[in-house]
Amino acid sequence: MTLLYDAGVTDRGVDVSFEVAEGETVALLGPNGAGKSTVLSVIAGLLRPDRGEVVLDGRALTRRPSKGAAPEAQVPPHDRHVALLAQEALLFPHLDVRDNVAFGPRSRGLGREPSRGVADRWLAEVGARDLAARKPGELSGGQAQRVAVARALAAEPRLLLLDEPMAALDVAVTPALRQMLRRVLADQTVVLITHDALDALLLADRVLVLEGGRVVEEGPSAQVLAQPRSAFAAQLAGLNMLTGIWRDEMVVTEDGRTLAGQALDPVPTTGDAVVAVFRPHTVSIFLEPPGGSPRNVLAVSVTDVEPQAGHVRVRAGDLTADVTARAVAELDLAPGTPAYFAVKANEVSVYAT
Ligand SMILES: Nc1ncnc2c1ncn2[C@@H]1O[C@H](COP(=O)(O)OP(=O)(O)OP(=O)(O)O)[C@@H](O)[C@H]1O
Repeated sequence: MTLLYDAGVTDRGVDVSFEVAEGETVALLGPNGAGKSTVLSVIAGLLRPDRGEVVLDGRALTRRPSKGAAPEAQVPPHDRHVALLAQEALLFPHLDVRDNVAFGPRSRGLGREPSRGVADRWLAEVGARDLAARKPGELSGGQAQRVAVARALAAEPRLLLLDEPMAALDVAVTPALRQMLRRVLADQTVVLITHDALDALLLADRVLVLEGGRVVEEGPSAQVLAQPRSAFAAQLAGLNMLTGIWRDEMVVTEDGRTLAGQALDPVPTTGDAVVAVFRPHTVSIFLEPPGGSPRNVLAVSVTDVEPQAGHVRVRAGDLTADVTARAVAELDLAPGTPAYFAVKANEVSVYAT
């Protein structure tokens, strides 16, 4: 086990324990104040717990005294082999992009030119090679976050901590950034905080749901989000997930429905088992099949109409749409109403299972 976390911070009421295996990405989900940032701060060494220990690769990063236990430890943040990536990129403003990324290797004692070589490799990896000579002030938010990812990974951390890495960004750039993270995080050991079910599903192997400073649910991402047991996961999830086979650049489900979508890395090949996933609020509902723009159209029968905060959740078998109360009234939707759920192909992510 790479990371063993078993610690409590009394005045925040946060006490959890979990493990992260080598190469695994674990997402921490939970409502505001659940304790996600507290856990990340303890791992990063920014906060000292009152109880317990954090062990990375067998080395105690933090250990509080307890009867009969090993001696106390508190390794300083810079010596933990842990990199923390926050919502804001926090690059050094006076260094260009290449030297920002070369900072980690330089600090490890590598010479200037080899460090820049390492930086260029990581910049290429995150799709930011052409930004090498720019100053951070000349980057968009999405570009800066790519560079921040390269900088964190160039330092070769044993553990990467991501605190809502896409929360501060324009929604237009998040799909490309998510795709990049999915690629570069594949072989890293990662703890990721997110409020987004899609990020948890596409980036994490496993999720831990925290509520009130405790772990209330834990399991493989797809399982927790498809069959949530905690109230929070249920509210968050509601993601549409259709399993099928990849054929002619389309997902074909067992019952013959077809969906076009954006295939994520590693791109599936014909015959692969795949999952198509899309958010309920990207679904529009029609009473007649809509024409015009290229959309996936699924014939359904409404099974449930459930008012929620700010919208109405309309279920139709295994599919969910979040629409306005006005739309529900105009379409006169009720259990049993035959309808069409439409979703644009660029809202559908497809990945191989
Ligand atoms: N700097 C602080 N000083 C004292 N208490 C804090 C501090 N930051 C957070 N808390 C408290 O600790 C508890 C856990 O908060 P934490 O920030 O870890 O939750 P979170 O899950 O990260 O929430 P969010 O999603 O809002 O970031 C909450 O009760 C919160 O009020």
